Amino acid sequence: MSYGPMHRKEDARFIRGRGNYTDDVRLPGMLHGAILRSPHAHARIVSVDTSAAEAHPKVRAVITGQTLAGLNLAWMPTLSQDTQAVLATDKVRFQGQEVAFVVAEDAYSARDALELIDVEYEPLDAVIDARHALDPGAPVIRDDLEGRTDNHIFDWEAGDRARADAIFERAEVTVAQDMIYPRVHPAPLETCGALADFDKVTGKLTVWCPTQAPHAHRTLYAMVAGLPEHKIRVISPDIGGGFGGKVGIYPGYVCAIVGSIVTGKPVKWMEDRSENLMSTAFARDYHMRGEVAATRDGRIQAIRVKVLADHGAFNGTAQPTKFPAGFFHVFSGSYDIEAAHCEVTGVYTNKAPGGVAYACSFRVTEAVYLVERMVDVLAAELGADPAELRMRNLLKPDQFPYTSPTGWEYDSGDYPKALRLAMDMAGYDKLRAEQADKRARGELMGIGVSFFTEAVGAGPRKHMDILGLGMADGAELRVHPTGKAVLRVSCQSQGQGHETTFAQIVGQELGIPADDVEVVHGDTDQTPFGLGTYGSRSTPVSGAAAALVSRKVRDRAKIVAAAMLEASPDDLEWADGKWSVVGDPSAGRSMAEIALAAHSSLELPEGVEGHLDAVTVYNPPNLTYPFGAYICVVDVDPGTGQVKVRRFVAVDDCGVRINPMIVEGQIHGGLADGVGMALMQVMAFDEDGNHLGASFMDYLLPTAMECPSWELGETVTPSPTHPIGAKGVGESATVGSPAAVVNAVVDALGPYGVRHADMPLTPANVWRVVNGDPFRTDLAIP
Ligand code: PCD
Ligand SMILES: [Cu+]
Repeated sequence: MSYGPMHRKEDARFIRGRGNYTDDVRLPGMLHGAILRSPHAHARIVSVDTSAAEAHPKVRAVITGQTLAGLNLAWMPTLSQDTQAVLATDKVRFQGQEVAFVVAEDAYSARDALELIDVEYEPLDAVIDARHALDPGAPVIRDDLEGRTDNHIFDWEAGDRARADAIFERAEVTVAQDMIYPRVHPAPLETCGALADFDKVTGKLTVWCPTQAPHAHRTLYAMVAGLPEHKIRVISPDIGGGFGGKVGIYPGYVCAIVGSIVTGKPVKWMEDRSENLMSTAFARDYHMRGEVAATRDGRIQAIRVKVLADHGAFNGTAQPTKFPAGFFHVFSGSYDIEAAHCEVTGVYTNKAPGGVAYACSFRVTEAVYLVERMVDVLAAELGADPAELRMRNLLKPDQFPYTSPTGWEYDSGDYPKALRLAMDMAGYDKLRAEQADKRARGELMGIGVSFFTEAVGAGPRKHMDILGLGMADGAELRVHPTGKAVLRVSCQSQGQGHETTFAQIVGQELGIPADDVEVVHGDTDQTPFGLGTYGSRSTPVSGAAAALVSRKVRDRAKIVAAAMLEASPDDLEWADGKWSVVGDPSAGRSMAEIALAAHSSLELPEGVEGHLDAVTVYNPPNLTYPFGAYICVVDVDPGTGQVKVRRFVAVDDCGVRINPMIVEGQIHGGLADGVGMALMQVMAFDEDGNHLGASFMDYLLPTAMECPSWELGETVTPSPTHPIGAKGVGESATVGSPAAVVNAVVDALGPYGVRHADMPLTPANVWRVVNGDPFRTDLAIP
């Protein structure tokens, strides 16, 4: 009843410029903060002289690492159980690192005063290329950690090495390929920032910031700063895009809080674009080597992977605690493979920390890219068609639930159906014929296929947590006497449209219009605890909580309806949005009627409270496993190296779609992101660690110009564990599309003997290949 393509409720304010973002919040007497950042990638701090800045007539406070050290706040814990400097005390470890914080009467004076701070640095050699981080004699970045003599962070493995090795030893065919998933940045339109207001009288701290996880932030502030949790309120107002970059706590947030405590005034800090690109969380930066073993007739038997993970100067990757490489486990892809093994080694380098799940649900993007490139490398080796090779190896519907070689249980799917549909929509055979014609004329056309399975909706408490916090989500539902409802949830959308889809879930369950349901989120004082929005977990976890809390309300309504109908609850059935006596639907009672009766003088049975409100906490039994089949068609100009994405067919299966229009919007956005990563986005550094992508002139984002008109298809395999059968979808397209684009470009370059090319496939890079120069794989260092 309430599912379907409904316009987004939130758009009424967004398209009229009435959104309320962190920077829109203004408090009386508010002061402004600015951060002094390191010009060096690696340097010892000899001295910091703040006297001239303090003398600036509009400056109210200057905070340094030393000030914070006195409060025991110079270092903070990261999401990966490492520590990160809030303001540097001993050394700076990446260009753009936070060194000092100025609080002034206005934002301009704060910026001006930064120039008055005199920092003496003693530059040190920097480690920029992760492949040299473990060289003997490499500068030790984290000498703050006791006993550290190298830049090694962790080794992690998954799968069965012995089984995989045994298959490789006797395999008819093996292929191997090195590849880089370059460092990229979520680059949301709204940058990060915070407004902190510490009330000395009540002892209450209120922090406005665009966080994807308001409750987790509050708990962490309480744990780290020792403030009582009930005296902290985190408000996450409208967010202008998050994409994983707004999950963690940034030094600037802590500085704003300290600034407010020190000055006794509200302090706002908003970063600019360059600060956002240089210092907030990056994503990917995986150097991977994949190997596949197969039979001569194209049966994939085993896959092995080695990864060198560049984590930057502090290990701040965001993912469930037990998984240093996130959910990289899914690197065996969507195929029926006998054995799989991977090893991941994490290292420190002199780059910004992060490692966020930028539209990727915890390293799933890297895993999917790897396996989908490897299948194409194998196809090239065997002379097989990449779509047919995939079809041959995809898991079959009767294999679900399927336990992968790394021990994950894929919940459901009909993979061949999705790939068949994509091939039909694309006109696959015709495209191949067209390509052959064009090749004969010397024109470069490429067709790229990719198939992905994602693991989203973190997660079952027994398997995962973040810093000890279980990943279950609460929901509260109130029904007013007139039958209008208010749903309170812990997640917070950054543009995904929860105010609409979550209202649709409740509307569907209660038989009331979605417009009669208000969704409250993003304010810890107003919502139940839960871990937030990322890893496409809102629908799988909070969405499930919303459905279940609605069912609780419906069950309470049943008892009231029974009293109204003078029947036994056992004789009632729920049909057409009403409770009615079995066999007599005409006398049914709607939720609005029941709600009014619940608050009236109607005599209720013993023990029934006079309202319908309910609360719940949902602990997901498993993740959800959306999947999809993508086909990309490109034309490459051999004269300029320019890649034109001519067509893109995307068949997605995210189970039951609550709002197909929002789902399609999510897919459009993700596809654009994928084209961007494949063709233009990269965070590059020079050998001294200077950041080469600190503005949108250098860090390129895709626009409508680079995107074709997307052709979307769908199949629906409901999740067997989710109460409404929905699976997450927010990140699917970003996960699945880069491989399709790269596969298409490599396919186009087939006549040049190219088997692999690293992202981003910029005109310059493609031109080099066409002109016989070796393709450069070390793009992190131009
Ligand atoms: N089946 C289904 C599913 C889903 N849906 C819808 O859709 C959406 C989404 O969802 P999901 O999948 O659940 O997701 P979420 O959780 O909500 O979200 C998250 C995601 O989301 C995406 N998308 C987006 N959009 C926008 N606009 N913005 C942003 O920022 C963003 N981000 C991105 C990301 S990156 Mo991470 O954070 O990296 O981890 S993660 C992520 C929402 O509204 C929902 O409800 C429906 O309807 N149906
Ligand atoms: Cu939300």
